[in-house]
Amino acid sequence: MSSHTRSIANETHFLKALKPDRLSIVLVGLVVAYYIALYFRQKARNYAPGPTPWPIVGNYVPTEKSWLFFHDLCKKYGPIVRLSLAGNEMLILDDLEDVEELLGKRSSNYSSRRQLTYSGKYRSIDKRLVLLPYGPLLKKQRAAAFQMLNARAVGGYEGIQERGSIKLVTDILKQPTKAYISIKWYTAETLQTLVYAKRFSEDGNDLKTLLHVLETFIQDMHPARYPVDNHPILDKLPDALSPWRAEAKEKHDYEFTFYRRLLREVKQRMDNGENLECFAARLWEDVEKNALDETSMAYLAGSAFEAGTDNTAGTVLWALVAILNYPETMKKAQAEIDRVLGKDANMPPSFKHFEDLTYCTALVKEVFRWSPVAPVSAPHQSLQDDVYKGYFVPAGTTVVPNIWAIHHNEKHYPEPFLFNPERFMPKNGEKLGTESLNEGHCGFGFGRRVCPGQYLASKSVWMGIVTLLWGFDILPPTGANGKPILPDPSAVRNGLTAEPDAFDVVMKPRRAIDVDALTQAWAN
Ligand code: HEM
Repeated sequence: MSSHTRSIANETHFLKALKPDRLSIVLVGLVVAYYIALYFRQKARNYAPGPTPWPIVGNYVPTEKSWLFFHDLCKKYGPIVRLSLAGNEMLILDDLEDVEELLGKRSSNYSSRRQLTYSGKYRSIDKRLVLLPYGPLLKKQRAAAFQMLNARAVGGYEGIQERGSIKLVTDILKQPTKAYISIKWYTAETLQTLVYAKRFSEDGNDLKTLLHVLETFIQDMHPARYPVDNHPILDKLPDALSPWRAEAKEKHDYEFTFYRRLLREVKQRMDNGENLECFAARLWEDVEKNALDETSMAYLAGSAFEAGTDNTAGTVLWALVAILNYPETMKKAQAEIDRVLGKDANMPPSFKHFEDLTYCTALVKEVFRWSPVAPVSAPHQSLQDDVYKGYFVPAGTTVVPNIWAIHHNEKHYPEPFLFNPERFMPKNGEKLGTESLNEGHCGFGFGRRVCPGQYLASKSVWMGIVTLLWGFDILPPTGANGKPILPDPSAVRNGLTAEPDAFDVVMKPRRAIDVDALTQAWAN
């Protein structure tokens, strides 16, 4: 017998000798040894404090209102908390100073994203800007987005935003019970005009498709939603045992078909001789300079469309929730609007009134602070090992800046749960420019991943809210007991972003509005 045959015989003998119970003991022993080794390795490194992870699965993280869960942990362990999701390191930051240091000053290390198998690899085939890791494709996509969305370029879109807000008023006048969909229409159509140079058709089919994409995407990108995102080994299982894979691919087919159609329509119109001023046209013109393939272009244009619609509409909806709970702020803003435009103004405010509507601007900024629509931003990921305040932060750590907690920190915002626009009123009566909308809060994220659409977004939010205040008294419905039914500011839709839960609102016209004249203005 050769030595090789002998060793196989020995192994077989050894395995036979292991009865199932002995095998279990060996396996358990290995797991215990692994965790003891892990424990000592981690002891040797000084990790940030946090709850002890469970074997294999690690710490629990809820998919609902995770910002409140994270903040509670920080109250217990301190402003920097370490969690482990099945071996994936997570650092929760509760304080602005730490976020500014890591995601701002050290942004060369903290600007990547965790690679999600479900929503990144299969659903977005690694092309969706918000999920891209730090690298060449991200830089190309951000550079192309910057061309369209930088503060100067955005100055040229004011007419589109103003026309959109006129339509918002007329839509609500025609269908006062459908304010929710009118607001979504307003933000999405502004984006669609900028990105694809087209408005929605009457049936709103493209809006419905977009909202359907968004509804599932904001849930899918939560890092705790799919087990495969924390146990990548599950991706090795065959399709028969991984029904989630087919589901993710189906979502990809649905959204990609939609985004590619919109992109190709623009190309078709350009080929037909139309001179189009929009982001997609710019992408086609600069196709060589940008070096982006058609799939990347479709996802990039689609990203601007989707990211802009949901967060912008969500913020306008939060303004309604705030106003319903704090009606005195509505009265003050309306008094300012009437003073600046005149009581009988028959057209809504435009950006030329911006500097004089200081209280309205303070109110909009307070909405961004009071209820950030992206309460945990989009988590960043580190590329290399780092040490911060003596804590070891290994490469690949997911860093979660808790924007909600920062915005509710008494140190920076006294009585933080109060909706109080006065906190943003300039002390010496100075006039504010539109860029001030993005200052004094961190609703648009941080460092090299800061929201590229922030200048456009804040102006759309301002325009939407100020127009609604000009046209309507925003009132709560009355319950059977004669008391007003107020929306609960803590009730949110499930997902990584936070839109208010459905609520009822009465939009009562506060002036005689000539719908025909407004419709005419919108159509031009
Ligand atoms: C009120 C509206 C909006 C809010 C509150 C908001 C907020 C945010 C936040 C917090 C992030 C993550 C930043 C980070 O990782 O540090 C983000 C990313 C992003 N936003 Fe916005 N956003 C808004 C509107 C828009 C608009 C209008 C557009 C496009 C036209 C847009 C495009 C994007 C894109 C493409 C990303 C991903 C950037 C990246 O991963 O590098 N957003 N936004």
